[in-house]
Amino acid sequence: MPDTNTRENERGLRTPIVAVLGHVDHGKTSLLDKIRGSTVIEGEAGAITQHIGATAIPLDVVSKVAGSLIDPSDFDLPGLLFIDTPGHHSFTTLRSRGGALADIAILVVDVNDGFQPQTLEAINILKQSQTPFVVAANKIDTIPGWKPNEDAPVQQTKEAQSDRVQSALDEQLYEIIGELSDEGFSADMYWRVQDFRGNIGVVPVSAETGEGVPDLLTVLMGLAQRYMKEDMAIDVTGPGAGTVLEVKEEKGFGTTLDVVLYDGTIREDETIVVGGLDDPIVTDVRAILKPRPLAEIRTEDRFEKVDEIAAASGVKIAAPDLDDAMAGAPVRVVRDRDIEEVITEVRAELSEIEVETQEQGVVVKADTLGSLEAIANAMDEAEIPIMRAEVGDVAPRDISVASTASEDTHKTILAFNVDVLADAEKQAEDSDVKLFESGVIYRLIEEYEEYVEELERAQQETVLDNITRPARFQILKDHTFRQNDPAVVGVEILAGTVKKNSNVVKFDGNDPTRVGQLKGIQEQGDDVDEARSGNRVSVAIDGPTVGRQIEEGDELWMELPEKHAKILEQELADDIPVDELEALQMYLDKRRKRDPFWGK
Ligand SMILES: Nc1nc2c(ncn2[C@@H]2O[C@H](COP(=O)(O)OP(=O)(O)OP(=O)(O)O)[C@@H](O)[C@H]2O)c(=O)[nH]1
Repeated sequence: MPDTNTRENERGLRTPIVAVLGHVDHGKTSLLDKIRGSTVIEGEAGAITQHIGATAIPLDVVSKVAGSLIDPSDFDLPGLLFIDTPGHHSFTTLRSRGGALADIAILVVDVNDGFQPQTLEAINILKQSQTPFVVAANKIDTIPGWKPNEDAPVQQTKEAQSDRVQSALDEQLYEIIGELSDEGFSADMYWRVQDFRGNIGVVPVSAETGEGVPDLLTVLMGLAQRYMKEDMAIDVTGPGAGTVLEVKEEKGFGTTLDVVLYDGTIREDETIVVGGLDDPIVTDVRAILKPRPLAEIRTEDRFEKVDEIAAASGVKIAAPDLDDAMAGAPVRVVRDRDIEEVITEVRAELSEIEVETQEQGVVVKADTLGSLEAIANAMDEAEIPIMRAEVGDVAPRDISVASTASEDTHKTILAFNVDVLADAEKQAEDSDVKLFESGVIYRLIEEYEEYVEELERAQQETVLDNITRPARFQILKDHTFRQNDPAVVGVEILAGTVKKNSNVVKFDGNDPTRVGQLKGIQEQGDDVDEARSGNRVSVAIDGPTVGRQIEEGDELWMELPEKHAKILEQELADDIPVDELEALQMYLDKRRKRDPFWGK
C-alpha cells in the first residue's frame, strides 16, 4: 500500500533510471524482456514491480540474478528502474531539468552487425546528454559453434567454449571496442575496466539465452552505486518532479499523463503544473494510478489507485485540462510553494528545449519535446535551417506556413512520429508542400537531403536547357552547297553543341562579329535540332554570303550572351562536358583580351 505522510523531510536514495538504446533489431526489446523474465523467475513473487512505462528491479533480485558477481552488502541503492520503451526516441523524450532523465543507458550492439546508423545516432545523443553507458554486445549465442549455458555469467560461459569460438567472439568484440574508440571513447571488456567514468565497459550478452545478463546487471548496479550515489540522494517527501512520457486518453479517466517521477512525491488532490502546447497547465490531481499486479487482472480496471507515490517511479496521472499537455514536458507538484514560481520554473525548462528557428527554413513537427530537440540538433549538424518547430500532428496550418517559404527546398514539412491530419494531406498536395514522415531521425534527414539534391539537379537541367552553350565549328573545304539566303555549308564541330536558332559569330582576331543565325542543321540527310562535337553536318546560316562574310575553312562560334557565359563559368562548369568547357574558356579568353571583365 502507498506510503503516507510518515516520512516528512526524509532523505532517501532513489532508484537509478536505466534506458536501453541501439540500432533497429539489435535486440533492445528482447534484452529488456530477458532482464524482466529472468528477474521474475529468480525473484520471489511480486519482487519486480511493474510501473507505468517502467519496471523496477529491487537490489535483492538483482543480487540473486547476479549470484557470485555481486555482494549485496556493497550496495545501498534500492535497485534499478528500467524504462520499458527502448530506443533513443523515448530516451530523448525523457528529460529532467534540462538533462537526460535516464541516469544510465545500455547501448545494445549486435556482435555480428557492429555499429550501424542508429548506433551512432544513439552515441551522439548519449554524448550530448553526458549519460554514462555500458555496451551490451548482444547475440553472442549466434557465434557459429556457440554452446549456450542459460543465464550464466559471461566469462564462465565464454571459457566453456572451444578456442575457435572464443577467438571468433573476441574478434567481434574488439571490432566494437575499435568502433567505440573511433567515436572518442576508450573502451574495453567490462572485466578489465577499472574506472567506468573514463572507460566504457563492453558486456557480451545474449538476450536469447540470458548469458551475460548477470554481468550486465552487476555492471549497471556498480556504476550507479559508485558514481551516481550522490545524484540519487533526494528528499523523498519533497514536492514531486517528473517528465511526461505520454499523453493518453483512458476510458473512465479522460486525458491522462504517463509520468516518470524522478524526484519527491506526488499526492492525490495536489496542484500540479504541466508543460502545455501554449502555456503551462495548472490543474489538480484527481487520481494517481499504477498498473494492477498481473495476478489481479481479472477485472476491467487495469489500474490501481494510490494516494501518493515517491520517486523514482512511473505513474499515470488523471486530472482535468490535460489535452494540451506535451510528451517530454515537465510536471511539477506545487505543494507549499508559490504557484507563480513553479509556473516560471516550468516555463524556463520548456524554453530551454525550444528550438532555434530562422526566417527561412523548413517546418518540423514531432511527437515530443525531446524528439523535437533531437531532430533540431541533427538538422543543425546537417545544416538544414528550420523556420518553425512544434510538437503535434501535421495540421492545415503547418502546410500554410510551409507554403510561404520562398525557396522550393523549404516548402517542406519533416514529420517525426506524428500523424498527418486528413485535410492537411489534401492541402499539401494542392499547395506543392512536400511532406516527409518517419520514425527514424536519420532517415528523415536523408530523405530530405535526397529530395533537395533532386530538386537542384532538376533546376540545373532547366537552366542548362535555357542557356546558350559554347560551340566551335569549322566550314569544310569544298562543302558550299548554297552561297546565301541562307548559306548552306558542310561543317565539322570541333567542340561543344551546335544548336538551331542560335546566333553565329566569327572572330577577327579577338573581335567577334555576328555573321547570322543558324536556321537549320542536317545530319546525314535528316533535319536535327542540335549536333555534338566530333560530327560533320551541314548547316543553314541566315545572313552571310559564302565568299564575303564567311569563307570555307573559317572557324565559327555560337554567340554566347555575356550573362550566359557568366552562369556557365561560375555555376555550371562542373555540369558541362569537357570539350564544351574548353570552348567556353577559349571564347572567354578572346573576349577578355578586349574587356578583362567580360562575363565576370
Ligand atoms: N539468437 C539471438 N537472437 C536475438 C537476440 N536478441 C534478439 N534476437 C532476435 O533479434 C530480433 C530483433 O530483436 P528485438 O528485440 O526485436 O530488437 P529491437 O532492437 O528491440 O528491435 P526494434 O524494437 O525493432 O528496434 C528478434 O528476432 C529477436 O528474437 C540474441 O541474443 N540472440
